[in-house]
Amino acid sequence: MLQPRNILFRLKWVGSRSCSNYVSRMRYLSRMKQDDEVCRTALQSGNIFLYHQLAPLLQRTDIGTYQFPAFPAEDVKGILENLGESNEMLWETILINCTERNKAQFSLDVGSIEQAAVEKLCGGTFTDLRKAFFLLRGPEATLAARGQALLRWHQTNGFCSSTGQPTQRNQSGSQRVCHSSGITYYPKMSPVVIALVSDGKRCLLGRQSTFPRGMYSALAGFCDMGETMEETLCREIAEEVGLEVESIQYSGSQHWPFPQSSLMVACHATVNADNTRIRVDTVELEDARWFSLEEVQELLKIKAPPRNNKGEPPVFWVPPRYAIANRLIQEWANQQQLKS
Ligand SMILES: NC(=O)C1=CN([C@@H]2O[C@H](COP(=O)(O)OP(=O)(O)OC[C@H]3O[C@@H](n4cnc5c(N)ncnc54)[C@H](O)[C@@H]3O)[C@@H](O)[C@H]2O)C=CC1
Ligand SMILES: [Mg+2]
Repeated sequence: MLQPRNILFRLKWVGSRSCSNYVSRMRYLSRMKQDDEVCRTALQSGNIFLYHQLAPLLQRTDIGTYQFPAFPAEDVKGILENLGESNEMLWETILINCTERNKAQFSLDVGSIEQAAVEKLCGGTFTDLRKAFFLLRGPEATLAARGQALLRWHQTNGFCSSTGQPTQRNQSGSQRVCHSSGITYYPKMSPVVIALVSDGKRCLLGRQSTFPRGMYSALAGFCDMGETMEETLCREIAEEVGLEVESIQYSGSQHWPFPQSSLMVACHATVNADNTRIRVDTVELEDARWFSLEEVQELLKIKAPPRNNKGEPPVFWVPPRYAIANRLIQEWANQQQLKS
């Protein structure tokens, strides 16, 4: 296989942060992960995000927007007491982050309690995460996804795959241990590479048959064991559309909670302009095609899934802003515009 000739990594975003506070915050988080007692103390004055069977609780604000409310641990205690539940449930919280002011943030799934009763007490609605992603602002959506991913991991890793014995979590939820085999399990993510392929003038978008009607996206694929990110990218493009990648440019990454946790590594990839004939692997993709800058600009104007009436040809659209695919497509359009 042809190796990419030009692999350019650019770290574009490292976040805006006050350095000293950032360091102390990360060290505090690390202590909470390592020391159960530190975590228990932090929980007493921490904030808790609520989920019901992995759906985060959202509140509608006075101006019609949505927020992902954090409840002080004391309030959650009150809610549990009010509903006749034991306070012990508080210890099931999972540490997800801490605020700029070093307040620990946790997620808790109250799926064993009647949903409507919690919603009434909390003044919110448990909302499917995919829908929540449309309703929340960026940082809140990221937090909701992170909390859900950790809760899901704990719900599905209760047993050791070697001995079949139950595993025990630490207080923060950063790991589970099988005391019978001594194996420690850590929350798992699958690395995925997502690439927007260009021939210099057009970009290539594809769709899987399971995508919502009319949606086209950048091509993505899971890393095979032992592969580098670049190898995955070249292999996936070859497999899915029969093209050979010549150069790769790193763009950014994103934790993606659907259907299980993935770390999406996003790149721009270029193929030779003289060899652009697409040969779609129809097992993986339903369709793939080249789009011009003008077409892409039209796709980017569509902000929400369009009404695609049955019988009528579908309106094409691309993943929404929260998906890293959208960012790749936006970046490509901006670069092309600068060129023209
Ligand atoms: N955030 C974003 O902008 C986007 C995210 N994605 C995500 O990227 C991921 C990968 O894209 P696909 O084209 O579906 O991958 P893919 O091209 O590797 O095909 C999926 C198939 O790979 C196999 N596979 C190998 N390792 C796997 C693993 N660790 N987990 C699950 N399946 C594995 C399975 O047979 C599965 O059906 C999907 O989860 C999708 O949700 C895809 C497009 C946009
Ligand atoms: Mg794929």
